[in-house]
Amino acid sequence: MNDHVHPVTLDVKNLTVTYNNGHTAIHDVNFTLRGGTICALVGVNGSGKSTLFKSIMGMVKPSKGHVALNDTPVTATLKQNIIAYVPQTEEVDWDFPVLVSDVVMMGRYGKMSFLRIPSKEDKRQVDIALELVNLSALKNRQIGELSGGQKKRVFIARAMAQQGRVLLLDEPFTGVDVQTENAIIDLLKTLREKGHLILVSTHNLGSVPEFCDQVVLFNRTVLTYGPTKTTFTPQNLMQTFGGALRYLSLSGSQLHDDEDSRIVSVLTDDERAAVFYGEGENQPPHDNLLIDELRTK
Ligand SMILES: Nc1ncnc2c1ncn2[C@@H]1O[C@H](COP(=O)(O)OP(=O)(O)OP(=O)(O)O)[C@@H](O)[C@H]1O
Repeated sequence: MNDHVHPVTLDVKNLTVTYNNGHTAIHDVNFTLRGGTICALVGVNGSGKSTLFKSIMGMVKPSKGHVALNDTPVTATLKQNIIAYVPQTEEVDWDFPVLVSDVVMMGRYGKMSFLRIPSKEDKRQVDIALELVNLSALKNRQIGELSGGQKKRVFIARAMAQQGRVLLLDEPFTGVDVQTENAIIDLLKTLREKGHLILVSTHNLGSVPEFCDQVVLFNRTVLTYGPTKTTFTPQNLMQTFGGALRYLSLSGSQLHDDEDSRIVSVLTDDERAAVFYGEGENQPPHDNLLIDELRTK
């Protein structure tokens, strides 16, 4: 875990996923990312981010296109355990009776024989991973007894123990406190320095410029992607979140949605005002109040 890794290139080409019920969740997705990068995957709920993660993992079969790691189809690399995945908390069955250390040990399965008897090294890596996310004290607790943020950290530890060169994190900051979020961000930055490729979906837009060097703006397909500086612009965000921002403009003096307020907090004052009032619309009575409220967020 302390060593630098040989960076990989992740290529997503014309990727389309149609579920068995006939619903096409994502279509014609194209992007390329290289090791030593943290890329944010940003889009509204239901835009297909989890589907994209699962197809990169090889868990969901594309109906068109493909995913490749260093020019090898991802399905052919699965046994090499190159990709580690931190799922959304909702996707996990928390009633399953298993200890925290057992969950983290699952990250080592790919390195064990079929009998799955952990070696000294496996146990050592589990301890290191738990230490990294500051959960050593809870290693013998049942996973279902942990708080939302702690559960998230267990899955990050599992990914660390796997020592994959590509790390996919599906909303790792949901339900975690600021301190934990900062700790996760620091960990990701360290992994980037070591050559890992990290793709992280997040609704916490305020922190994206702080730790992501690339951004993919997504709504069932890639709207745009590239360096954060040139891609994570108010204009592009408005295109990505148009409906949500519009909703705020009609919401009067009351904020309905924390997520939306975070989106707006990355805009400049003028852009914020434009979003709120809309063209040709009367200003709502509590406009200044609303904007002041947002400024303090
Ligand atoms: N197994 C499935 N079968 C059929 N449709 C699915 C399946 N999984 C997801 N979908 C649909 O595909 C679309 C994209 O879902 P997905 O979970 O990938 O989005 P998301 O961007 O991760 O959403 P969220 O941010 O809310 O988690 C949704 O309309 C969803 O209902």
